[in-house]
Amino acid sequence: MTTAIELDGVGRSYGERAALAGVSLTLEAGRTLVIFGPNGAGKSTLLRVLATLLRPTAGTVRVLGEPLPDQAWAVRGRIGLLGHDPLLYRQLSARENLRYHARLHSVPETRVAEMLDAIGLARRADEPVALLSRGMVQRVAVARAVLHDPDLLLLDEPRANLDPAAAELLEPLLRGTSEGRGGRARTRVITSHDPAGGLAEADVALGLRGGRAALVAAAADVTTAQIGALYR
Ligand SMILES: Nc1ncnc2c1ncn2[C@@H]1O[C@H](COP(=O)(O)OP(=O)(O)OP(=O)(O)O)[C@@H](O)[C@H]1O
Repeated sequence: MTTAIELDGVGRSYGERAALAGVSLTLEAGRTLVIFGPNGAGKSTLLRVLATLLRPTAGTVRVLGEPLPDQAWAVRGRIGLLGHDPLLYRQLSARENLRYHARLHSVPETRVAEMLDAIGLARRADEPVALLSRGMVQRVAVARAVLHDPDLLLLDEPRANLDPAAAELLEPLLRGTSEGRGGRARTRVITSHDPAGGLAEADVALGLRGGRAALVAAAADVTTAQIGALYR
């Protein structure tokens, strides 16, 4: 089995403030890692490091077999990021945003219409994103993150702003099982504030507190009470 993510003593500081410190873990390809932790614990910072958007200030990071930041260019196209910021052009429509992204990644344009159907937004696809509701924007952001069928999908609270029907509709996109990808395993990293739901969909759990790894364990061995303790 190949290793998708290897972190060894990873830290990231903003001036004096250590947003991440001494985080080490290994995640095999095709597995899902869930990251828990209170506001400011460093979850988004870690996702941004994995996405090659932020350089670590300590430790070593390997993503999809490549060391970061040196080989960031080699893996960027194989990573999908759904962050707090939807990473969409607000003056462009959902269709235009997805077309632009498709071109960047050399994805056939037919995939854009498929994705608009998959997120239930075909009818509103030609309005500027600025006119869509938060949940609709989140749907487009999910479509953008998975459009190029990334090997590593990074999801920062992916179900934020989604109503239950939308969450169900988007579930196959967020899961991206290997069956749907010709057997190629997709590795996922998900941040969550929902202990039961997060543990249920993950193989490995990371609990961050003050930027440090307070918990790294197989998700099956972790209790919701242990996750709850991170927040006290
Ligand atoms: N650009 C920045 N400059 C300075 N400090 C930052 C910056 N980005 C994040 N931080 C700080 O780093 C720490 C970790 O922030 P981060 O956004 O990673 O937390 P988080 O766990 O994702 O929080 P939340 O649950 O609120 O999204 C916080 O103290 C935050 O204020």
